[in-house]
Amino acid sequence: MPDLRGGTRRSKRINDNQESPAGLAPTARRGGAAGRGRGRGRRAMNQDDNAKLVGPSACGRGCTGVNLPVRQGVEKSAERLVAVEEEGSTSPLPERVQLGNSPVYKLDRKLGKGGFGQVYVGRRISGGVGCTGPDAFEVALKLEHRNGKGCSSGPPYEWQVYSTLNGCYGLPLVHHKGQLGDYYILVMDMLGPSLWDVWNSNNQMYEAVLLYISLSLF
Ligand SMILES: Nc1ncnc2c1ncn2[C@@H]1O[C@H](COP(=O)(O)OP(=O)(O)OP(=O)(O)O)[C@@H](O)[C@H]1O
Repeated sequence: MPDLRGGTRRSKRINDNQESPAGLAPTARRGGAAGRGRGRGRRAMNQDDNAKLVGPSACGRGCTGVNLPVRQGVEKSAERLVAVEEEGSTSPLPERVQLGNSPVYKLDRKLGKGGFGQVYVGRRISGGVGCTGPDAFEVALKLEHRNGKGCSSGPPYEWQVYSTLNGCYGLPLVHHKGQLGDYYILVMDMLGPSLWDVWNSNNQMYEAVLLYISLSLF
């Protein structure tokens, strides 16, 4: 979810000692940016579908407000964050994701990485219709390690934000959420390229902006 959280953009994950469940395997880091049309506007948090994950009390609509002090307190521990960064680099990602009664998604290319997690394309292994919605062929999977800085009190703090802002224009619809192995995972609509992506990939726009700036200055 773009620009909801400030601060560092490093992923802080640790490789804890718990055995990886079957179906988890090291996943190659892949680059790439979102390239599809964005499904913006409403979001629907399908909280009841995520049996293994989190109850409404943890991040559902019943939550009261956003617990900013918790996050800020965690972010102050710089040394701990560095350790998490280093240790987390080898933590295995699930090859396939299914949360509750969600479709089964195969982890595909990496879309990006934020301060609290990383986002991959999830491609349905069967079925799927359209680019957005709960039946979409591709979704965005945001993974946060359960020992990451955003999960010190359980499910990611960001889940509260998604629930609180549910329905706001510009946010992806969240269809499922839950825990798989060591990761808390959000299944949401794929967004299109950010302004930064467009800036970097579209020479015409780059030139147009330069021209605009030149005309404005002179
Ligand atoms: N639904 C999505 N569809 C497509 N790409 C996404 C989606 N969500 C995130 N991304 C990509 O993944 C990157 C990381 O997203 P993430 O939400 O983890 O962090 P952020 O919000 O950009 O930063 P931070 O969490 O540090 O504030 C984004 O910058 C964006 O490029």
